[in-house]
Amino acid sequence: MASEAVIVIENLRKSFGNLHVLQGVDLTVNQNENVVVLGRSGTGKSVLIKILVGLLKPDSGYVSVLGQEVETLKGRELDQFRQKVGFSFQNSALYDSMSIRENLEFPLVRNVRNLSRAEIDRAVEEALDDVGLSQTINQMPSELSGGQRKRIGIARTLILKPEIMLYDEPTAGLDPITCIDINNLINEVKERYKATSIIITHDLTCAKATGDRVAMLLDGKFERVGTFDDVFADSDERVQQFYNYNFVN
Ligand SMILES: Nc1ncnc2c1ncn2[C@@H]1O[C@H](COP(=O)(O)OP(=O)(O)OP(=O)(O)O)[C@@H](O)[C@H]1O
Repeated sequence: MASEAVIVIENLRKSFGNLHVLQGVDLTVNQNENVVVLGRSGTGKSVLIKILVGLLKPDSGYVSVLGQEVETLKGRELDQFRQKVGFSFQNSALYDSMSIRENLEFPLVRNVRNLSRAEIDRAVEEALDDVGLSQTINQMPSELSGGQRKRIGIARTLILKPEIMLYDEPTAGLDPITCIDINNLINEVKERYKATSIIITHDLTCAKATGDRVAMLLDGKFERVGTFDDVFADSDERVQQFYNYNFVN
């Protein structure tokens, strides 16, 4: 049976003045697939993610997510759509003045009406359990390590049970062992939630561990899309430079 396409991007273009960031991006992501987006700084990875969730409008092209053309969504429709698409920010984006419990409750209370106290408690406990950090429930973000904060950031996204997860540099700034933990968590989310994920990273170990396919953004387009090994078997200088830079430096 052919896999269902959950994200379809065709000939997507986006410029800021004379800066032509996305210059004809094509990509299809299938149900329950992890696709890693690679590219040097400033190549437009975050711009692409923002277009996918309707935070930026494309200049032209077609973007459909979960069967909906994102650009056409407004108001309540856009709110409902965004609940199905979890966005895990690079800096974890936790509220420092709130406990871990309060941080996790926040998206639930804001997005899902009429939940009982018991339902909220259960959802928070489940999300914390999913990321293996139940014991931190009454702690403050400042008391946690960088890796734990990343996990809590992911738990806070998972609490709404999204169909799509977007990870923005999930392993940035973490030591290699903690990176492996986060990679494993991303793969567990795929298995447990049957989620479809896009993972933006500069970390090739993360790309190899989590990506069913990797897509490399070069000069405004996904010129190389395939398995990690296929993409890096390419002798193109830009591809090899990216690989060598990651492992030599
Ligand atoms: N709202 C905006 N207005 C003007 N320029 C923007 C805007 N958003 C992004 N850009 C520019 O678009 C380019 C791509 O930015 P983007 O944040 O997508 O890069 P990136 O690939 O995610 O980089 P990094 O890996 O460093 O996070 C950059 O040159 C950036 O300055």
